[in-house]
Amino acid sequence: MAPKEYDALLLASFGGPEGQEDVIPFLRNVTRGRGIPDERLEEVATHYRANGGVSPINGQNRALKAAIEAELASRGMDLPVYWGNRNWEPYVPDALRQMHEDGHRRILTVTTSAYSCYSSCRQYREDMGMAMEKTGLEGKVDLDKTRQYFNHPGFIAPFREGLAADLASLRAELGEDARIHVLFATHSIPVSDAAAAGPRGTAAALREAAGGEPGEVEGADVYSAQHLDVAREILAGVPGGEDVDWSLVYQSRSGPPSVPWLEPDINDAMENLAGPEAPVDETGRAVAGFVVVPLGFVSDHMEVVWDLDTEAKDTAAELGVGFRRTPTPGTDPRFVAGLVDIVEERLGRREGRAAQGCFPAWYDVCRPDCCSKVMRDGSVRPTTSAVDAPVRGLAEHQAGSDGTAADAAVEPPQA
Ligand SMILES: CC1=C(CCC(=O)O)c2cc3nc(cc4[nH]c(cc5[nH]c(cc1n2)c(C)c5CCC(=O)O)c(CCC(=O)O)c4C)C(CCC(=O)O)=C3C
Ligand SMILES: [Fe+2]
Repeated sequence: MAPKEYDALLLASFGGPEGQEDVIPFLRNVTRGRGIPDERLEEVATHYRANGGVSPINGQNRALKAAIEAELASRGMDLPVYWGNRNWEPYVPDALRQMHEDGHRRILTVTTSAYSCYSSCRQYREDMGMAMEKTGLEGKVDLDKTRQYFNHPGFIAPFREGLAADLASLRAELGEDARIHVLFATHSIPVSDAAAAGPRGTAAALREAAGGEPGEVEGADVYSAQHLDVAREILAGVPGGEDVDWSLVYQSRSGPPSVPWLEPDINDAMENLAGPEAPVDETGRAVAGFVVVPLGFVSDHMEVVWDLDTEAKDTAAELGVGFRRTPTPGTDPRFVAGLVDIVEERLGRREGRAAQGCFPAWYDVCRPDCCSKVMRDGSVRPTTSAVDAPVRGLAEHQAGSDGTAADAAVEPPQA
């Protein structure tokens, strides 16, 4: 995409409750119109209740915002950072209104979500599109979004370091010859969301290459293929990583049981790998410990501290095996610098677009039908930051275009 003189950044995230009285209203916001059973909401509420009704995610986003501000300042970049969430205060429309009031017109959004799927790509663009409509700022500000950064070296490096450290510490505990299995954990999503992840056409190509259907064969969809590739990239940077047993597993499933989601669930996988029925390897060793790498997540929020540090850890204890959970990128300086590098790319101040693994740097502007989803009531929500986004920004407005694909200046991802 042609460089633009962005004048402010919007850090967009999921949001979370700040006290007991926020928990249920927050969960209603998250699940509005999505058929999550009440029992599941009650269960998830207990995770927040146990933590005083407070999600760790808001504190982590305040810290990330401060770290991005510091990195921008250290590079002499004068770009104020605002913060807006999908599901809790401060909400995206309020942040957008404030940015406009403060005189900003060309806004670049950075999200706390690394991969391609409805929840982590399009839903953020919907938040932005709906905020443009709600605030009446369509045609008055540009609201663009940075590329998905799953394969950026700044995202991968902290996982490599964490895995190397946890492998070493688990080996020290269990012995050098102990059999350790690495579980790369990400959020499960409906199989239909996985099948629609990424731009139109990419999924079909991956399905063909993988020789199967999404949900049946790993890598037959953009979401799992991106995760598998990042897992390999993490391992490639870890001493002895090429000899380690590993698998990609899924967590935090919700939705009605009748709807298929990506599997295996992390706890089932642990049971299968280290339970009484589990096969021993060629030297007769059973799995003695797990290192869990939460490669699907940016910070140690509730999905990490509950589903991994509480539930998966309990599963390991029941199985009588060792357990480590590596840190997420959080405010790791390499991650923060990587995000600011991506911002500099969009300002046209950087040569090249860093990416590692088999995928090129992802699209600055989403391609047609990217991470598409038809709502349960049959509606399709407005989005920004895509060639086929119906919500027009300042640039399209000034150019007198109708904001359709033919008018948008887009380039394919470049390696
Ligand atoms: C792919 C993905 C990410 C990773 C990418 C990213 O980070 O964006 C993610 C992150 C998060 N998910 C979070 C929390 C929740 N997700 C839910 C529900 C869902 N997530 C989904 C997907 C994802 N979710 C889906 C397909 C659903 C069901 C349908 C729906 O409702 O969209 C529900 C409802 C109850 C339940 O769990 O069933 C909650 C409470 C929090 C906040 C944690 C905190 O507070 O610290 C975070 C960061
Ligand atoms: Fe979620």
